[in-house]
Amino acid sequence: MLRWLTAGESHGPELVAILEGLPAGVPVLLDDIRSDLARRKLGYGRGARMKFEQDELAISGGVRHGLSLGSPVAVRIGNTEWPKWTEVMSPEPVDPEKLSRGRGAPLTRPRPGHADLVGMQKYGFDEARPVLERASARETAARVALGAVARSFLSELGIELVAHTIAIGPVRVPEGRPLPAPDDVDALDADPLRCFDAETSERMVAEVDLAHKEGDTLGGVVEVLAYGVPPGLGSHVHWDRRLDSQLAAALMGIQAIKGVEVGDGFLTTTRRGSEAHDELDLDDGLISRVSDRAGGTEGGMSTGTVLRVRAGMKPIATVPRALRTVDVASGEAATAHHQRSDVCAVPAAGVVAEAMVALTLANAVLEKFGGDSVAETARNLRGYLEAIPERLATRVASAATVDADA
Ligand SMILES: Cc1cc2nc3c(=O)[nH]c(=O)nc-3n(C[C@H](O)[C@H](O)[C@H](O)COP(=O)(O)O)c2cc1C
Ligand SMILES: C=C(O[C@@H]1CC(C(=O)O)=C[C@@H](OP(=O)(O)O)[C@H]1O)C(=O)O
Repeated sequence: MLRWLTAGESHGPELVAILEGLPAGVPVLLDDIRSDLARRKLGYGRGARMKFEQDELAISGGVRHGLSLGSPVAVRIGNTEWPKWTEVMSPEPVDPEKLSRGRGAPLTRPRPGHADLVGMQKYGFDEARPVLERASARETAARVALGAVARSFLSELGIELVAHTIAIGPVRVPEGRPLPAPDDVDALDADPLRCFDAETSERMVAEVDLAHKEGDTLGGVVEVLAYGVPPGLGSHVHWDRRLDSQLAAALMGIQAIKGVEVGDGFLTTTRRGSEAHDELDLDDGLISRVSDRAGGTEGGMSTGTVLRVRAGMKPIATVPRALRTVDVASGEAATAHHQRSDVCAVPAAGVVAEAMVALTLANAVLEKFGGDSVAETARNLRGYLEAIPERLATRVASAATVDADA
């Protein structure tokens, strides 16, 4: 079983993350993690902080000479903003007088759409700073770092992931457009919105510009694809063992994600049964599916076709044209606290979603195939696939087959 934890506040000294249960022998290179951290900062519409903050990455355990040891992998990501926040976020007591002005001033105008107000009620704070620091999506940098490690493990087993943007506000990639393959990551990263459809991307840029001009913000939809997933991850036997339920929880656990779809998701609900499922056929002696509407799971188990999940992100809640709120110090009507914010963070959310799917799949792989070394996991996976009788065999939709088709 793979377990992971993150700690750290948005303006604290650093984020820390631990991944426990990773087999030995997985390539873990700082440059690979850095590259994913850099991808998380991309995207047209992200705020000023993304331009000046560097993710200072260090590995504190679990890796030697570029390979995992089987012990917990520990990463640290320094917040380069920290020097400006040493007093406001000091772990040591600070003279309250010093915190009464500027950055340290109490945030008593909770922002609608954020954890601010309910966090104050629940944890007994009289201002929002102690809540928003942890609720902030800064924390997703730590998840992306662990996700990069999980992706490396999956890659050793022939499983490759890619995420792309499906919609920004009302602008959406038309149904039926080609799906990106893992090799398309560079092209996606080069696109302002990480969208695979150039014409739609241009319209998305215009939509972000318009929202920005009008002091507003946007949400959207991202899709994560996983190629090379073997059949049989997850299980139909119990609700929390279903792969689709695990993926949904992992994606819903990302800040601002308010909806998850597996495969064609809600679109499927509008179809007749005869048009909704993936019929089976014979292809070169192997069972194949004639369509891929289900998104690679049936009965809570991966089917071996391309895994396809979507996450819907709400518009950024710190709206520049500030929303109405109540100042909880004075009890008076007010406008919400606002310093700076992203106009749209959907492309970044795609990279986070990819990390969460990678962690979820890596856990499901280990649950099914075990292994204390990646070689052992690979051996177990091969043995399992070879043991599937010929009359039941299906083709696994690997990245290699997609590249060959392209
Ligand atoms: C990558 C990413 C970046 C985000 N950036 C911002 C931001 O700049 N401003 C903001 O108000 N919310 C931002 N959010 C969303 C908030 O963190 C989130 O809405 C808030 O913590 C409340 O959680 P909830 O939306 O899940 O209820 C971002 C989310 C993600 C995934
Ligand atoms: C710092 C990151 O994202 C932050 C997520 C975030 C929020 O409310 O979630 C609000 C903004 O923070 P700040 O108000 O300090 O500018 C984003 O910049 C990051 O992604 O690394």
